[in-house]
Amino acid sequence: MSHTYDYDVVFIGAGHGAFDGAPALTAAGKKVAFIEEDRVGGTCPNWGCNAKIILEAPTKLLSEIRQSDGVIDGQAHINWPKAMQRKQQIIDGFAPAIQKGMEGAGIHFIFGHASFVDPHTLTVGDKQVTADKIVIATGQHSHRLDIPGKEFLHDSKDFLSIPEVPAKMVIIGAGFIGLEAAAIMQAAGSQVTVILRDQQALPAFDRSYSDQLVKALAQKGVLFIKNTQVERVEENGSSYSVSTTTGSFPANYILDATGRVPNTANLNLEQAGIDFDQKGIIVNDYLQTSQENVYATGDVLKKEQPKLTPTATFESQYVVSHILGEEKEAIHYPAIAQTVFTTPRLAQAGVSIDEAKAHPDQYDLVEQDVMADWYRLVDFEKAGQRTLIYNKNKQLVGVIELSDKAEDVVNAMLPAIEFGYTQKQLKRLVTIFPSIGYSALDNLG
Ligand SMILES: Cc1cc2nc3c(=O)[nH]c(=O)nc-3n(C[C@H](O)[C@H](O)[C@H](O)COP(=O)(O)OP(=O)(O)OC[C@H]3O[C@@H](n4cnc5c(N)ncnc54)[C@H](O)[C@@H]3O)c2cc1C
Ligand SMILES: NC(=O)c1ccc[n+]([C@@H]2O[C@H](COP(=O)([O-])OP(=O)(O)OC[C@H]3O[C@@H](n4cnc5c(N)ncnc54)[C@H](O)[C@@H]3O)[C@@H](O)[C@H]2O)c1
Repeated sequence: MSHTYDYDVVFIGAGHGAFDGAPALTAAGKKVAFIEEDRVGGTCPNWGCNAKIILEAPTKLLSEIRQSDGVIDGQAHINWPKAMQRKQQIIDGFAPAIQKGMEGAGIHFIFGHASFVDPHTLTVGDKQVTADKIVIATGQHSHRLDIPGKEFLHDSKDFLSIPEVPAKMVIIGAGFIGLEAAAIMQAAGSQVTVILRDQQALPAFDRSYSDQLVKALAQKGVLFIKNTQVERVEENGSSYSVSTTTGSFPANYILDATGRVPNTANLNLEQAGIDFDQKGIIVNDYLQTSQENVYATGDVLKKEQPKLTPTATFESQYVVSHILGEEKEAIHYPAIAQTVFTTPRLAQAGVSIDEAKAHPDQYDLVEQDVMADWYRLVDFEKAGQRTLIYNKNKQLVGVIELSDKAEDVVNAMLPAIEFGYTQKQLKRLVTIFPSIGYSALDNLG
């Protein structure tokens, strides 16, 4: 270590953008600290992926029971307070476990809000911390609509601790968070209305597939109001009225799910000469900011790739390898799989349908009815569709699927996409039968 600094590497933020890579630094003899102003672990374990999937699990189970054509009979329903208590019990363990693991790896924790003095110096409260390299891994926070009555709106963090099932819920925004929340609360017994400012939900996915997901959720009872701007919210005794360009909607709970904003404010980035814009911190191909000793990882980055936990993990590990000199090449992102955890799920990876259709000389599309596979009957699935995208060498380069098991299918197909498996190589995979992995790969042969 250079003796002029307190640390070799300091991470601002203790989420996946930090903790997945950092232990390799201390293992290589570097002195490392995390500065965290809230809960260790950041969004994903505390108020993101993990919290969400624990609350979603009972809704998936309920859906299977309801689809079982009476094989499982009787009235099942979700006991929401118990579901919430269970979620909290599991979540409570994550932050201490991550902190213990990091401290065990020799990483120091400094609690408080970090901001830059210069590219090597941070303030945390009344302390100054210096480092040879700094990694900004500050993530994002919820965008909040600026409308009259905005104080009655809740964000995803509030929602993931919602104490009871509201009789009527209005969700503004039909992205990942809006649709996942809609699916959970509809299954839990709420009458859910989702307000879209335009026509399409989930712009990150192919339009025909996102439309099918909206249709599937609508069939379960979610009301979708399209091409509508929310104008204001008023309190009406113990409930609310959401006024929009297409009328008013009553609600007992309103979720503002209009996107997420990178945490770049209050970091004093201008003073340190670090460039950013409203989409995040600007980096080069090595994830270095305009100050080359300062890197950025995870959701706070301005990037084309989806802002997801595994992307943050990949970047955290890349930056650490670059700092250690083990990785000298520019970051080369793999195919990134993503899913919307509704029932049914919508999942995809690799080349998109739009891209494939734009280059018919390079790609072929194959449509598949998921229900053509008998195995889908086992867990009472009723419908599903998949599109496979092949290059002209008959190698899989992309997939999108809408079904109850779409995330497992896409994960199973991901190695074929990433490593360009040939038909001959695929035939050497002797997988477990019957299983979703078998089915997924069998469909490629
Ligand atoms: C409701 C929800 C559900 C999600 N579900 C999924 C999912 O199912 N799958 C998936 O892959 N992704 C999901 N995501 C996205 C995922 O949570 C993020 O991609 C991931 O957490 C990004 O990690 P990160 O380390 O970049 O940021 P974060 O996890 O947000 O961590 C940033 C940390 O920095 C701290 N911090 C910020 N500023 C400062 C400062 N100045 N000083 C000190 N500390 C600071 C914050 O307190 C925070 O702990 C979800 C997100 C949300 C909101
Ligand atoms: N399953 C997952 O992996 C998962 C789950 C949740 C969140 N995430 C991550 O978190 C990110 C944020 O999720 P999100 O749902 O908040 O964002 P999003 O970008 O997916 O969706 C935001 C939605 O709000 C709408 N919107 C934006 N401004 C609006 C306005 N003024 N009025 C009405 N509607 C408006 C957009 O049209 C869009 O439909 C995701 O992009 C994803 O990276 C991932």
